[in-house]
Amino acid sequence: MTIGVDEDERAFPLAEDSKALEESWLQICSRLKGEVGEVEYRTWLTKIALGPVDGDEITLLLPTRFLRDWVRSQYGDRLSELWNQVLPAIRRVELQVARPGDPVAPPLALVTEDAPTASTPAIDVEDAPRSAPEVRSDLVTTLDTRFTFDTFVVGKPNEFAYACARRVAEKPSSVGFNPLFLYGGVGLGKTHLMHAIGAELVQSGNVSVAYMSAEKFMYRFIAAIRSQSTMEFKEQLRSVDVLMIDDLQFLIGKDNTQEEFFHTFNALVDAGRQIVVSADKSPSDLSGLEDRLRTRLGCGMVADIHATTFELRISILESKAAASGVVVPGKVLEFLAHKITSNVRELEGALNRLIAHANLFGRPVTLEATQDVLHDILKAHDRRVTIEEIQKRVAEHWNIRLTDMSSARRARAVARPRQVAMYLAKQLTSRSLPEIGRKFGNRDHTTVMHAVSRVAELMERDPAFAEDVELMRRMLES
Ligand SMILES: Nc1ncnc2c1ncn2[C@@H]1O[C@H](COP(=O)(O)OP(=O)(O)OP(=O)(O)O)[C@@H](O)[C@H]1O
Repeated sequence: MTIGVDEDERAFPLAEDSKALEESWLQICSRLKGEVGEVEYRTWLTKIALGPVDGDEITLLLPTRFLRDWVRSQYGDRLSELWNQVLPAIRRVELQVARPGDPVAPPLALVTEDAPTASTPAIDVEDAPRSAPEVRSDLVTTLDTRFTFDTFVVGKPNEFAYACARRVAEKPSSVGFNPLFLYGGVGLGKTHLMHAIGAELVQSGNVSVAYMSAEKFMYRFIAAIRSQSTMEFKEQLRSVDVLMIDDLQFLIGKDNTQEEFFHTFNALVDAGRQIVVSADKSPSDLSGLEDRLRTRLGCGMVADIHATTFELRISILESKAAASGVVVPGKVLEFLAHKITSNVRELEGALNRLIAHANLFGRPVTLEATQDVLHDILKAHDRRVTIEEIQKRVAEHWNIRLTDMSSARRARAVARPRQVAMYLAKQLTSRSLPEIGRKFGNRDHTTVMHAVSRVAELMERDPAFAEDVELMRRMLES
Protein backbone atom coordinates (compact mmCIF):
# COMPACT_ATOMS: atom_id res chain seq x y z
CA MET A 1 0.00 0.00 0.00
CA THR A 2 1.30 3.41 -0.88
CA ILE A 3 0.71 6.34 1.29
CA GLY A 4 -0.57 9.41 -0.51
CA VAL A 5 1.43 12.58 -0.28
CA ASP A 6 -1.51 14.42 1.22
CA GLU A 7 -1.81 12.00 4.05
CA ASP A 8 1.88 12.13 4.76
CA GLU A 9 1.85 15.88 4.85
CA ARG A 10 -1.14 15.94 7.16
CA ALA A 11 0.30 13.33 9.47
CA PHE A 12 3.68 14.82 10.01
CA PRO A 13 2.60 18.16 11.49
CA LEU A 14 0.07 16.33 13.62
CA ALA A 15 2.81 14.45 15.37
CA GLU A 16 4.29 17.77 16.38
CA ASP A 17 1.05 19.35 17.40
CA SER A 18 0.65 18.11 20.94
CA LYS A 19 -1.93 20.77 21.74
CA ALA A 20 -4.28 19.56 19.02
CA LEU A 21 -3.80 16.02 20.24
CA GLU A 22 -4.53 16.87 23.81
CA GLU A 23 -7.61 18.85 22.91
CA SER A 24 -8.87 15.98 20.80
CA TRP A 25 -8.19 13.54 23.63
CA LEU A 26 -10.13 15.75 26.02
CA GLN A 27 -13.12 15.65 23.70
CA ILE A 28 -12.83 11.91 23.31
CA CYS A 29 -12.59 11.39 27.06
CA SER A 30 -15.61 13.52 27.64
CA ARG A 31 -17.66 11.58 25.07
CA LEU A 32 -16.48 8.23 26.39
CA LYS A 33 -17.41 9.23 29.88
CA GLY A 34 -20.91 10.08 28.70
CA GLU A 35 -21.18 6.76 26.91
CA VAL A 36 -19.80 4.32 29.44
CA GLY A 37 -20.74 6.06 32.67
CA GLU A 38 -18.73 7.63 35.41
CA VAL A 39 -17.62 4.53 37.27
CA GLU A 40 -16.53 2.54 34.27
CA TYR A 41 -14.74 5.53 32.90
CA ARG A 42 -12.84 6.04 36.12
CA THR A 43 -12.10 2.38 36.49
CA TRP A 44 -10.58 1.74 33.14
CA LEU A 45 -10.18 4.78 30.96
CA THR A 46 -8.42 7.22 33.25
CA LYS A 47 -5.47 4.82 33.13
CA ILE A 48 -4.79 5.68 29.48
CA ALA A 49 -1.96 8.07 28.59
CA LEU A 50 -1.26 9.59 25.18
CA GLY A 51 1.69 8.08 23.37
CA PRO A 52 3.49 9.01 20.13
CA VAL A 53 1.85 9.62 16.79
CA ASP A 54 3.29 7.90 13.79
CA GLY A 55 1.66 8.77 10.51
CA ASP A 56 -2.05 8.14 10.89
CA GLU A 57 -1.61 6.00 13.97
CA ILE A 58 -1.75 7.16 17.55
CA THR A 59 -0.42 5.03 20.38
CA LEU A 60 -2.26 4.97 23.68
CA LEU A 61 -0.35 3.71 26.68
CA LEU A 62 -1.58 1.61 29.57
CA PRO A 63 0.33 0.72 32.71
CA THR A 64 -0.11 -3.07 32.51
CA ARG A 65 -0.67 -5.80 29.99
CA PHE A 66 -3.87 -6.74 31.73
CA LEU A 67 -5.27 -3.24 31.39
CA ARG A 68 -4.13 -2.99 27.80
CA ASP A 69 -5.90 -6.24 26.91
CA TRP A 70 -9.01 -5.21 28.75
CA VAL A 71 -9.22 -1.75 27.19
CA ARG A 72 -8.45 -3.23 23.79
CA SER A 73 -11.18 -5.83 24.03
CA GLN A 74 -13.81 -3.55 25.51
CA TYR A 75 -13.12 -0.15 24.03
CA GLY A 76 -10.60 -0.66 21.21
CA ASP A 77 -13.04 -0.18 18.31
CA ARG A 78 -14.82 2.71 19.94
CA LEU A 79 -11.54 4.49 20.63
CA SER A 80 -10.57 4.20 16.94
CA GLU A 81 -13.93 5.52 15.80
CA LEU A 82 -13.83 8.45 18.17
CA TRP A 83 -10.30 9.43 17.23
CA ASN A 84 -11.23 9.29 13.61
CA GLN A 85 -14.31 11.45 14.15
CA VAL A 86 -12.58 14.04 16.30
CA LEU A 87 -9.30 14.11 14.39
CA PRO A 88 -9.80 12.56 10.94
CA ALA A 89 -6.05 12.38 10.36
CA ILE A 90 -5.94 9.56 12.89
CA ARG A 91 -7.00 6.36 11.25
CA ARG A 92 -5.64 3.81 13.67
CA VAL A 93 -5.21 3.46 17.38
CA GLU A 94 -2.53 1.25 18.82
CA LEU A 95 -2.72 0.20 22.48
CA GLN A 96 0.56 -0.54 24.16
CA VAL A 97 1.95 -1.22 27.60
CA ALA A 98 3.90 1.82 28.81
CA ARG A 99 7.62 1.38 29.31
CA PRO A 100 9.65 3.18 31.97
CA GLY A 101 9.86 6.82 31.02
CA ASP A 102 6.66 6.81 28.96
CA PRO A 103 3.96 9.28 29.96
CA VAL A 104 1.68 8.13 32.70
CA ALA A 105 -2.03 8.90 32.86
CA PRO A 106 -3.66 11.13 33.81
CA PRO A 107 -1.84 13.74 31.73
CA LEU A 108 -4.87 15.91 31.05
CA ALA A 109 -6.87 18.42 33.00
CA LEU A 110 -10.14 16.60 32.48
CA VAL A 111 -8.72 13.35 33.62
CA THR A 112 -6.99 14.87 36.61
CA GLU A 113 -10.19 16.48 37.81
CA ASP A 114 -11.94 13.21 37.51
CA ALA A 115 -9.34 11.11 39.19
CA PRO A 116 -10.97 8.64 41.56
CA THR A 117 -11.64 9.90 45.03
CA ALA A 118 -11.92 7.95 48.22
CA SER A 119 -15.68 8.29 48.13
CA THR A 120 -16.04 6.86 44.67
CA PRO A 121 -14.81 3.34 44.83
CA ALA A 122 -13.80 1.79 41.58
CA ILE A 123 -12.16 -1.44 40.66
CA ASP A 124 -8.53 -0.77 40.64
CA VAL A 125 -7.31 -3.91 39.07
CA GLU A 126 -3.92 -3.26 40.49
CA ASP A 127 -5.46 -3.54 43.91
CA ALA A 128 -6.09 -7.14 43.18
CA PRO A 129 -3.36 -8.99 45.01
CA ARG A 130 -0.54 -10.02 42.73
CA SER A 131 -1.02 -13.45 44.13
CA ALA A 132 -4.73 -13.35 43.25
CA PRO A 133 -5.75 -16.94 43.03
CA GLU A 134 -5.74 -18.26 39.52
CA VAL A 135 -9.00 -19.83 38.62
CA ARG A 136 -8.96 -23.22 40.21
CA SER A 137 -10.36 -26.26 38.59
CA ASP A 138 -13.04 -26.50 41.27
CA LEU A 139 -15.07 -23.77 42.86
CA VAL A 140 -16.49 -25.90 45.60
CA THR A 141 -15.50 -24.01 48.69
CA THR A 142 -14.58 -25.40 52.04
CA LEU A 143 -17.42 -24.58 54.35
CA ASP A 144 -16.86 -23.57 57.96
CA THR A 145 -17.98 -26.60 59.92
CA ARG A 146 -18.89 -24.48 62.95
CA PHE A 147 -21.64 -22.76 61.01
CA THR A 148 -24.51 -25.24 60.88
CA PHE A 149 -28.24 -25.01 61.49
CA ASP A 150 -27.71 -26.81 64.78
CA THR A 151 -25.41 -24.13 66.12
CA PHE A 152 -27.60 -21.26 64.92
CA VAL A 153 -29.76 -19.90 67.72
CA VAL A 154 -33.19 -18.88 66.51
CA GLY A 155 -35.17 -15.98 67.93
CA LYS A 156 -37.65 -13.38 66.74
CA PRO A 157 -35.11 -11.24 64.86
CA ASN A 158 -33.83 -14.09 62.69
CA GLU A 159 -36.60 -16.70 62.59
CA PHE A 160 -37.81 -15.77 59.14
CA ALA A 161 -34.34 -15.80 57.60
CA TYR A 162 -33.64 -19.09 59.35
CA ALA A 163 -36.85 -20.66 58.02
CA CYS A 164 -36.05 -19.49 54.48
CA ALA A 165 -32.51 -20.86 54.74
CA ARG A 166 -33.81 -24.22 55.95
CA ARG A 167 -36.30 -24.34 53.13
CA VAL A 168 -33.61 -23.68 50.52
CA ALA A 169 -31.38 -26.33 52.09
CA GLU A 170 -34.22 -28.84 51.94
CA LYS A 171 -35.58 -27.97 48.51
CA PRO A 172 -33.18 -25.88 46.48
CA SER A 173 -34.57 -23.90 43.55
CA SER A 174 -38.17 -24.03 44.73
CA VAL A 175 -40.46 -21.46 43.25
CA GLY A 176 -40.43 -18.22 45.21
CA PHE A 177 -37.11 -18.98 46.93
CA ASN A 178 -34.71 -18.37 44.08
CA PRO A 179 -32.70 -16.30 44.65
CA LEU A 180 -32.68 -16.25 48.41
CA PHE A 181 -31.50 -12.82 49.46
CA LEU A 182 -30.42 -12.54 53.10
CA TYR A 183 -29.70 -9.12 54.46
CA GLY A 184 -28.96 -7.43 57.77
CA GLY A 185 -26.34 -5.55 59.74
CA VAL A 186 -22.79 -6.64 60.43
CA GLY A 187 -22.22 -9.82 62.41
CA LEU A 188 -25.83 -10.94 62.67
CA GLY A 189 -25.46 -14.40 61.15
CA LYS A 190 -25.78 -14.08 57.36
CA THR A 191 -22.56 -15.96 56.65
CA HIS A 192 -23.46 -18.52 59.29
CA LEU A 193 -26.77 -19.26 57.56
CA MET A 194 -25.17 -19.52 54.13
CA HIS A 195 -22.61 -22.03 55.38
CA ALA A 196 -25.39 -23.92 57.11
CA ILE A 197 -27.31 -24.18 53.82
CA GLY A 198 -24.14 -25.36 52.09
CA ALA A 199 -23.32 -27.94 54.76
CA GLU A 200 -26.82 -29.37 54.68
CA LEU A 201 -26.87 -29.59 50.90
CA VAL A 202 -23.46 -31.18 50.61
CA GLN A 203 -24.42 -33.71 53.26
CA SER A 204 -27.71 -34.53 51.61
CA GLY A 205 -26.23 -35.79 48.39
CA ASN A 206 -24.61 -35.12 45.15
CA VAL A 207 -24.92 -31.35 45.06
CA SER A 208 -22.11 -29.01 44.09
CA VAL A 209 -22.06 -25.85 46.12
CA ALA A 210 -19.91 -22.80 45.49
CA TYR A 211 -19.65 -20.22 48.24
CA MET A 212 -17.52 -17.11 47.99
CA SER A 213 -17.51 -13.53 49.10
CA ALA A 214 -18.30 -10.95 46.43
CA GLU A 215 -14.77 -9.71 46.86
CA LYS A 216 -13.34 -13.10 46.04
CA PHE A 217 -15.69 -13.34 43.11
CA MET A 218 -14.16 -10.14 41.77
CA TYR A 219 -10.58 -11.27 42.28
CA ARG A 220 -11.27 -14.57 40.62
CA PHE A 221 -12.88 -12.81 37.74
CA ILE A 222 -9.89 -10.49 37.36
CA ALA A 223 -7.49 -13.39 37.68
CA ALA A 224 -9.41 -15.17 34.93
CA ILE A 225 -9.09 -12.15 32.67
CA ARG A 226 -5.40 -11.92 33.41
CA SER A 227 -4.78 -15.51 32.63
CA GLN A 228 -7.15 -15.35 29.67
CA SER A 229 -9.34 -18.03 31.12
CA THR A 230 -12.62 -16.21 31.48
CA MET A 231 -14.47 -18.91 29.57
CA GLU A 232 -13.23 -21.51 32.01
CA PHE A 233 -14.24 -19.30 34.94
CA LYS A 234 -17.71 -18.82 33.53
CA GLU A 235 -18.12 -22.50 32.81
CA GLN A 236 -17.06 -23.46 36.30
CA LEU A 237 -19.47 -21.02 37.88
CA ARG A 238 -22.28 -22.08 35.64
CA SER A 239 -21.77 -25.73 36.39
CA VAL A 240 -22.59 -25.57 40.09
CA ASP A 241 -25.98 -26.47 41.54
CA VAL A 242 -25.93 -23.79 44.19
CA LEU A 243 -24.02 -20.52 44.03
CA MET A 244 -23.73 -18.43 47.19
CA ILE A 245 -22.23 -14.96 47.14
CA ASP A 246 -21.64 -13.22 50.46
CA ASP A 247 -21.51 -9.46 51.08
CA LEU A 248 -22.75 -8.45 47.67
CA GLN A 249 -22.52 -4.77 48.57
CA PHE A 250 -18.83 -5.08 47.75
CA LEU A 251 -19.75 -5.03 44.07
CA ILE A 252 -21.10 -1.48 44.27
CA GLY A 253 -19.09 0.58 41.83
CA LYS A 254 -17.46 -2.52 40.33
CA ASP A 255 -19.44 -2.40 37.13
CA ASN A 256 -17.62 -5.05 35.15
CA THR A 257 -17.78 -7.61 37.92
CA GLN A 258 -21.43 -6.76 38.46
CA GLU A 259 -22.05 -7.36 34.80
CA GLU A 260 -20.32 -10.72 34.98
CA PHE A 261 -22.27 -11.65 38.08
CA PHE A 262 -25.52 -10.61 36.42
CA HIS A 263 -24.90 -12.95 33.48
CA THR A 264 -23.84 -15.80 35.74
CA PHE A 265 -26.92 -15.19 37.86
CA ASN A 266 -29.25 -15.32 34.86
CA ALA A 267 -27.59 -18.38 33.39
CA LEU A 268 -27.89 -20.27 36.68
CA VAL A 269 -31.46 -19.27 37.49
CA ASP A 270 -32.54 -20.04 33.93
CA ALA A 271 -30.95 -23.47 34.29
CA GLY A 272 -32.92 -24.08 37.50
CA ARG A 273 -29.97 -23.72 39.86
CA GLN A 274 -30.19 -22.05 43.27
CA ILE A 275 -28.61 -18.70 44.11
CA VAL A 276 -28.15 -17.41 47.64
CA VAL A 277 -26.90 -13.89 48.16
CA SER A 278 -26.22 -11.85 51.28
CA ALA A 279 -25.78 -8.12 51.69
CA ASP A 280 -25.96 -5.44 54.33
CA LYS A 281 -29.08 -3.88 52.78
CA SER A 282 -32.18 -4.97 50.92
CA PRO A 283 -31.96 -5.11 47.11
CA SER A 284 -33.95 -1.90 46.78
CA ASP A 285 -31.60 -0.06 49.14
CA LEU A 286 -28.43 -1.21 47.42
CA SER A 287 -28.16 1.92 45.33
CA GLY A 288 -25.03 1.65 43.25
CA LEU A 289 -25.95 -1.77 41.98
CA GLU A 290 -27.33 -1.78 38.48
CA ASP A 291 -31.12 -1.53 38.40
CA ARG A 292 -31.61 -4.72 36.42
CA LEU A 293 -29.48 -6.65 38.91
CA ARG A 294 -31.36 -5.20 41.89
CA THR A 295 -34.64 -6.11 40.26
CA ARG A 296 -33.56 -9.70 39.70
CA LEU A 297 -32.15 -10.01 43.21
CA GLY A 298 -35.48 -8.99 44.65
CA CYS A 299 -37.43 -11.50 42.55
CA GLY A 300 -37.13 -14.49 44.86
CA MET A 301 -37.27 -14.45 48.64
CA VAL A 302 -35.86 -11.48 50.51
CA ALA A 303 -35.28 -12.15 54.22
CA ASP A 304 -34.13 -9.60 56.75
CA ILE A 305 -32.10 -10.47 59.85
CA HIS A 306 -32.99 -7.83 62.42
CA ALA A 307 -30.79 -6.51 65.20
CA THR A 308 -30.70 -8.90 68.16
CA THR A 309 -32.99 -8.55 71.14
CA PHE A 310 -31.90 -9.04 74.73
CA GLU A 311 -33.61 -12.45 74.78
CA LEU A 312 -31.81 -13.64 71.67
CA ARG A 313 -28.47 -12.45 72.99
CA ILE A 314 -29.04 -14.38 76.18
CA SER A 315 -29.99 -17.53 74.25
CA ILE A 316 -26.91 -17.25 72.04
CA LEU A 317 -24.66 -16.75 75.06
CA GLU A 318 -26.24 -19.68 76.88
CA SER A 319 -25.77 -21.96 73.92
CA LYS A 320 -22.16 -20.93 73.35
CA ALA A 321 -21.29 -21.11 77.05
CA ALA A 322 -22.84 -24.59 77.29
CA ALA A 323 -20.83 -25.75 74.27
CA SER A 324 -17.62 -24.52 75.90
CA GLY A 325 -18.10 -26.59 79.04
CA VAL A 326 -17.23 -23.61 81.27
CA VAL A 327 -19.82 -22.59 83.86
CA VAL A 328 -20.79 -18.99 83.22
CA PRO A 329 -23.27 -17.66 85.80
CA GLY A 330 -26.58 -16.27 84.54
CA LYS A 331 -25.75 -12.86 85.99
CA VAL A 332 -22.64 -12.67 83.84
CA LEU A 333 -24.56 -13.65 80.72
CA GLU A 334 -27.20 -11.01 81.51
CA PHE A 335 -24.51 -8.46 82.08
CA LEU A 336 -22.90 -9.20 78.71
CA ALA A 337 -26.22 -9.25 76.88
CA HIS A 338 -27.07 -5.85 78.31
CA LYS A 339 -23.68 -4.36 77.64
CA ILE A 340 -22.75 -5.69 74.20
CA THR A 341 -25.70 -5.02 71.98
CA SER A 342 -24.00 -4.19 68.69
CA ASN A 343 -23.74 -7.63 67.09
CA VAL A 344 -23.31 -11.32 67.74
CA ARG A 345 -19.70 -11.40 66.60
CA GLU A 346 -18.65 -9.00 69.37
CA LEU A 347 -20.77 -10.77 71.93
CA GLU A 348 -19.23 -14.08 70.99
CA GLY A 349 -15.75 -12.56 71.06
CA ALA A 350 -16.29 -11.28 74.60
CA LEU A 351 -17.59 -14.64 75.80
CA ASN A 352 -14.72 -16.50 74.15
CA ARG A 353 -12.24 -14.31 75.94
CA LEU A 354 -13.91 -14.98 79.27
CA ILE A 355 -13.90 -18.70 78.63
CA ALA A 356 -10.26 -18.72 77.54
CA HIS A 357 -9.36 -16.81 80.67
CA ALA A 358 -11.27 -19.21 82.89
CA ASN A 359 -9.60 -22.21 81.24
CA LEU A 360 -6.16 -20.69 81.43
CA PHE A 361 -6.25 -19.70 85.08
CA GLY A 362 -8.74 -22.26 86.31
CA ARG A 363 -10.74 -19.54 88.07
CA PRO A 364 -14.52 -19.37 88.15
CA VAL A 365 -16.20 -16.74 85.99
CA THR A 366 -17.63 -14.00 88.19
CA LEU A 367 -19.06 -10.58 87.49
CA GLU A 368 -15.94 -8.92 88.92
CA ALA A 369 -13.62 -11.09 86.82
CA THR A 370 -15.73 -10.31 83.74
CA GLN A 371 -15.37 -6.58 84.25
CA ASP A 372 -11.68 -7.01 84.68
CA VAL A 373 -11.01 -9.35 81.76
CA LEU A 374 -13.25 -7.44 79.35
CA HIS A 375 -12.23 -4.04 80.56
CA ASP A 376 -11.29 -2.73 77.10
CA ILE A 377 -14.30 -4.18 75.28
CA LEU A 378 -16.69 -2.83 77.90
CA LYS A 379 -15.07 0.56 77.78
CA ALA A 380 -15.61 0.73 74.04
CA HIS A 381 -19.29 0.12 74.66
CA ASP A 382 -19.53 2.72 77.41
CA ARG A 383 -21.62 5.77 76.86
CA ARG A 384 -23.32 8.42 78.94
CA VAL A 385 -26.37 7.01 80.52
CA THR A 386 -29.59 9.01 80.44
CA ILE A 387 -32.54 8.95 82.84
CA GLU A 388 -34.72 7.67 79.99
CA GLU A 389 -32.38 4.75 79.49
CA ILE A 390 -32.33 3.95 83.20
CA GLN A 391 -36.12 3.97 83.24
CA LYS A 392 -36.29 1.70 80.20
CA ARG A 393 -33.76 -0.82 81.50
CA VAL A 394 -35.25 -0.93 84.98
CA ALA A 395 -38.78 -1.30 83.61
CA GLU A 396 -37.60 -4.16 81.39
CA HIS A 397 -35.76 -5.89 84.20
CA TRP A 398 -38.63 -5.71 86.71
CA ASN A 399 -41.18 -6.31 84.03
CA ILE A 400 -43.31 -3.19 84.44
CA ARG A 401 -44.57 -0.75 81.81
CA LEU A 402 -42.33 2.18 80.97
CA THR A 403 -45.27 4.53 81.51
CA ASP A 404 -45.37 3.40 85.14
CA MET A 405 -42.11 5.25 85.72
CA SER A 406 -44.18 8.45 85.64
CA SER A 407 -47.59 7.11 86.63
CA ALA A 408 -49.27 7.70 90.01
CA ARG A 409 -49.64 3.96 90.72
CA ARG A 410 -48.39 3.10 94.18
CA ALA A 411 -48.58 -0.71 94.17
CA ARG A 412 -45.28 -2.09 95.46
CA ALA A 413 -44.59 -4.06 92.23
CA VAL A 414 -44.51 -0.73 90.41
CA ALA A 415 -43.33 1.65 93.12
CA ARG A 416 -40.20 -0.35 94.03
CA PRO A 417 -38.68 -0.45 90.52
CA ARG A 418 -39.55 3.22 90.15
CA GLN A 419 -37.60 3.94 93.34
CA VAL A 420 -34.67 1.88 92.03
CA ALA A 421 -34.69 3.91 88.82
CA MET A 422 -34.64 7.16 90.85
CA TYR A 423 -31.79 5.79 92.96
CA LEU A 424 -29.80 4.85 89.87
CA ALA A 425 -30.55 8.21 88.24
CA LYS A 426 -29.05 9.88 91.30
CA GLN A 427 -26.02 7.55 91.26
CA LEU A 428 -25.28 7.54 87.56
CA THR A 429 -26.22 10.98 86.27
CA SER A 430 -25.37 14.47 87.38
CA ARG A 431 -29.04 15.51 87.47
CA SER A 432 -30.32 17.28 90.57
CA LEU A 433 -33.14 15.84 92.73
CA PRO A 434 -35.77 18.27 91.31
CA GLU A 435 -34.66 17.42 87.76
CA ILE A 436 -34.94 13.70 88.45
CA GLY A 437 -38.36 14.26 90.03
CA ARG A 438 -39.59 16.03 86.90
CA LYS A 439 -38.60 13.03 84.75
CA PHE A 440 -40.64 10.73 86.98
CA GLY A 441 -44.07 12.26 86.39
CA ASN A 442 -43.30 15.66 87.94
CA ARG A 443 -42.65 14.28 91.40
CA ASP A 444 -41.32 16.46 94.18
CA HIS A 445 -37.59 16.37 95.02
CA THR A 446 -38.41 15.03 98.50
CA THR A 447 -39.99 11.95 96.87
CA VAL A 448 -36.74 11.32 95.03
CA MET A 449 -34.76 11.81 98.25
CA HIS A 450 -36.98 9.33 100.02
CA ALA A 451 -36.60 6.79 97.17
CA VAL A 452 -32.80 7.06 97.26
CA SER A 453 -32.55 6.45 100.99
CA ARG A 454 -35.19 3.70 100.91
CA VAL A 455 -33.32 1.77 98.20
CA ALA A 456 -30.01 2.16 100.02
CA GLU A 457 -31.61 0.85 103.20
CA LEU A 458 -33.18 -2.13 101.42
CA MET A 459 -29.89 -2.97 99.79
CA GLU A 460 -28.28 -3.22 103.20
CA ARG A 461 -30.99 -5.51 104.48
CA ASP A 462 -31.54 -7.74 101.45
CA PRO A 463 -28.45 -9.09 99.67
CA ALA A 464 -30.45 -10.51 96.73
CA PHE A 465 -32.08 -7.13 96.12
CA ALA A 466 -28.67 -5.44 96.50
CA GLU A 467 -27.21 -7.77 93.91
CA ASP A 468 -30.02 -6.99 91.47
CA VAL A 469 -29.57 -3.26 91.83
CA GLU A 470 -25.81 -3.58 91.65
CA LEU A 471 -26.08 -5.62 88.44
CA MET A 472 -28.33 -3.00 86.94
CA ARG A 473 -25.89 -0.28 87.94
CA ARG A 474 -22.99 -2.10 86.28
CA MET A 475 -24.96 -2.56 83.13
CA LEU A 476 -25.84 1.08 82.92
CA GLU A 477 -22.57 2.45 84.17
CA SER A 478 -20.67 4.60 81.76
N1 LIG B 1 -28.23 -16.65 65.71
C1 LIG B 1 -26.98 -17.01 65.88
N2 LIG B 1 -26.67 -18.13 66.58
C2 LIG B 1 -25.40 -18.49 66.79
N3 LIG B 1 -24.34 -17.80 66.35
C3 LIG B 1 -24.57 -16.68 65.64
C4 LIG B 1 -25.88 -16.22 65.38
N4 LIG B 1 -25.82 -15.08 64.69
C5 LIG B 1 -24.52 -14.84 64.50
N5 LIG B 1 -23.77 -15.80 65.08
C6 LIG B 1 -22.30 -15.87 65.13
O1 LIG B 1 -21.79 -14.56 65.07
C7 LIG B 1 -20.62 -14.51 64.27
C8 LIG B 1 -20.84 -13.53 63.15
O2 LIG B 1 -21.84 -14.03 62.26
P1 LIG B 1 -21.71 -13.96 60.66
O3 LIG B 1 -20.28 -13.96 60.25
O4 LIG B 1 -22.60 -14.99 60.09
O5 LIG B 1 -22.31 -12.51 60.43
P2 LIG B 1 -22.62 -11.74 59.07
O6 LIG B 1 -24.03 -11.28 59.19
O7 LIG B 1 -22.28 -12.57 57.91
O8 LIG B 1 -21.65 -10.52 59.20
P3 LIG B 1 -20.90 -9.63 58.07
O9 LIG B 1 -21.90 -8.63 57.63
O10 LIG B 1 -19.77 -9.03 58.81
O11 LIG B 1 -20.48 -10.55 56.98
C9 LIG B 1 -20.38 -15.93 63.77
O12 LIG B 1 -19.42 -16.54 64.58
C10 LIG B 1 -21.73 -16.60 63.94
O13 LIG B 1 -21.60 -17.98 64.19
